[in-house]
Amino acid sequence: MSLSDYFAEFIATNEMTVWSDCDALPEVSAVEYAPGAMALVPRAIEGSPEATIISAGIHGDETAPIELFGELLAALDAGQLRVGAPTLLIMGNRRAIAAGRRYIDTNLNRLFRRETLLQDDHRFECQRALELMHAVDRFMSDVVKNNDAGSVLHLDMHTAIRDSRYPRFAVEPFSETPTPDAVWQQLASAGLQAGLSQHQHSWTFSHYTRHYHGAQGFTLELGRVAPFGSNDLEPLAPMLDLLRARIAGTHDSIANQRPLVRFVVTDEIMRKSDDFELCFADDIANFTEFPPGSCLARDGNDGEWIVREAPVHVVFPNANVERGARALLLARPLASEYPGTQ
Ligand SMILES: O=C(O)CCC(=O)N[C@@H](CCC(=O)O)C(=O)O
Ligand SMILES: [Zn+2]
Repeated sequence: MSLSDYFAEFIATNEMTVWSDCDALPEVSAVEYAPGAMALVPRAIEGSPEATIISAGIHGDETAPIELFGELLAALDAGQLRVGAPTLLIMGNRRAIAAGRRYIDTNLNRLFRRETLLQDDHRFECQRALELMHAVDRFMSDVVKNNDAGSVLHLDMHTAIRDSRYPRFAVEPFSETPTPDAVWQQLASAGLQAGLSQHQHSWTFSHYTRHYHGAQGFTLELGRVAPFGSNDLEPLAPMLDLLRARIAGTHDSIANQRPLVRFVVTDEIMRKSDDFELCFADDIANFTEFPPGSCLARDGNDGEWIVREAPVHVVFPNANVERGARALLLARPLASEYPGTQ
């Protein structure tokens, strides 16, 4: 069975496949850790190549990452891309992808918290989060033998609901340990234009790999949500190059030529009540700046949110989130960007 057929079958059925071997990849041991979570490990590893976790489709309507993922599978199946480093390929929310929706029962990308996620919560995404956490745990325990956990890169690929002043940007989950410059440089070389650092735990998938495993987890926003077949993959060519290089274990050779602008989250506004609205037009771009005195949101519980002393940039505004969920992030430019990126 080819990898492309495997993931197509997973989306269609959600079955655990009896996966003996992949004809197209004789030099690779392919192990299915969960439905739609396939680890590829070269049978003969030279040195300690850095491992990578590549995930797409955590939100089912974010199709460009799923198309990029498909390009990787096709290249692997055709023998045009060789696996030179341990790689975990994950397709996220099968039912939401099939339905063309962000999620079925609840937002999968808020559930990756060991301490609170319950085995007997039968909402679709809760069960899927458990499977994905288990798959990552197994991959980390298998590959960490040969890798320093801090060198494992997790790229969780998404697209944003709205336009952005920086169409491609990375969200760095909160962590006590700063991301090494070399990792930011890899992201910059992949065409990422901005980096947004979270100020607190957010329990997303990329936060899971960072918080519980010490990996370099990132959520990547790769343009804007569009239906399958309507994505312009051209601006994502450098991203595809990075993914290919990580799988091949050759990413060191990527030269950084592009700038990456850094922001830090300073606050988040939650939707506390049903009576919640944003004070600005629905179609503003991510990273739009609001001066002091601007109204950002009105909530039946919390009242009005007004910008205080310094301007803020708003990211991911969405008045239609579930009650108790994040409705927007407020960010400020980071004073010191890493050297050589501006
Ligand atoms: O455009 C939007 O409003 C949402 C796009 C998206 O799915 N973003 C991720 C970001 C995760 C993070 O904060 O690391 C999400 O909301 O899950
Ligand atoms: Zn998303």
